[in-house]
Amino acid sequence: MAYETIIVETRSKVGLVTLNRPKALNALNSQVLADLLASCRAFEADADIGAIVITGSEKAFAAGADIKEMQSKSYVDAYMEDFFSGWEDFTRIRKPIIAAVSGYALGGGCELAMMCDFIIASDNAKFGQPEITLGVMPGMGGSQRLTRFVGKAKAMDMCLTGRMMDAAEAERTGLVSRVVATSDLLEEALKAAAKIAGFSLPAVMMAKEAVNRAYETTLSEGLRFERRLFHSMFALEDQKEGMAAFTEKRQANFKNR
Ligand SMILES: CC(C)(O)CC(=O)SCCNC(=O)CCNC(=O)[C@H](O)C(C)(C)COP(=O)(O)OP(=O)(O)OC[C@H]1O[C@@H](n2cnc3c(N)ncnc32)[C@H](O)[C@@H]1OP(=O)(O)O
Repeated sequence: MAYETIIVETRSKVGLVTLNRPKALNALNSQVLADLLASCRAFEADADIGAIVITGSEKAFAAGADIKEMQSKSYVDAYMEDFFSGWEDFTRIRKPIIAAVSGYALGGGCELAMMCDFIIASDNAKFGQPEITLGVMPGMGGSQRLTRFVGKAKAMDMCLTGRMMDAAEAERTGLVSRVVATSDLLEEALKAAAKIAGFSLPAVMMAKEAVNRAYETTLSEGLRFERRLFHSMFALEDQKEGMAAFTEKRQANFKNR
């Protein structure tokens, strides 16, 4: 399939999506959303793919939603099309997704990174929710997800002042899982994705579902949900294989069954 705004590749069991609107610093317009969804859905349907990496350029992961596309919208336009609700579909991708972030991840760019399962950042990464400087506020989940990642004080600071957070602060506050040298970013993200893709896909997908449930429910319900999923894993051939491989001191050969 031909995509207008992204480059799609496969690297041994990993699907790689590179945002590719360099002149607009990868600003996220409706075509980017359509391309991103189509590519991730294709990876979801591809039994050979076990994880997905989304990245941008060295200068910008994405500098936000496309301001030029949205600036002339009216309230009725925004309300009737339920503007930005399409991004919720991206969060329904069940295979794991790593955001490999270099440069600016601002507004919708920061929000897209937070919709991924975890973020690996390069040491030049800058995160921010600068919508307030445009006379608006986050609209793709920033006020909710950023608050869950970094807590109320930092989220308020970022949403109300529009200031950017550098990679070190993002790692300290839990927004990103690791920071690597800019030159190593893609290699590190692909390595992490390949590691995940080497495990049992149903086990990986259930682990993703369980961690995500922690954001949506009480501790007791979450613990029950985790236990039930864990019980169901004893129906997997991969559980038998994984545990046999451990006791036989050999590498497991998972079949995703
Ligand atoms: C989803 C919501 C609701 O939460 C909202 C949003 O995401 S709103 C958007 C939030 N993002 C921003 O406000 C960041 C806007 N961009 C910038 O502040 C700067 O571009 C920068 C600090 C990231 C980089 O500055 P600089 O290096 O000086 O590059 P520029 O010359 O400004 O940009 C190059 C080129 O890209 C275009 N651009 C940048 N960001 C966007 C954007 N978000 N939407 C559309 N276009 C964008 C910029 O206009 C330049 O293009 P030309 O005008 O020269 O054609």
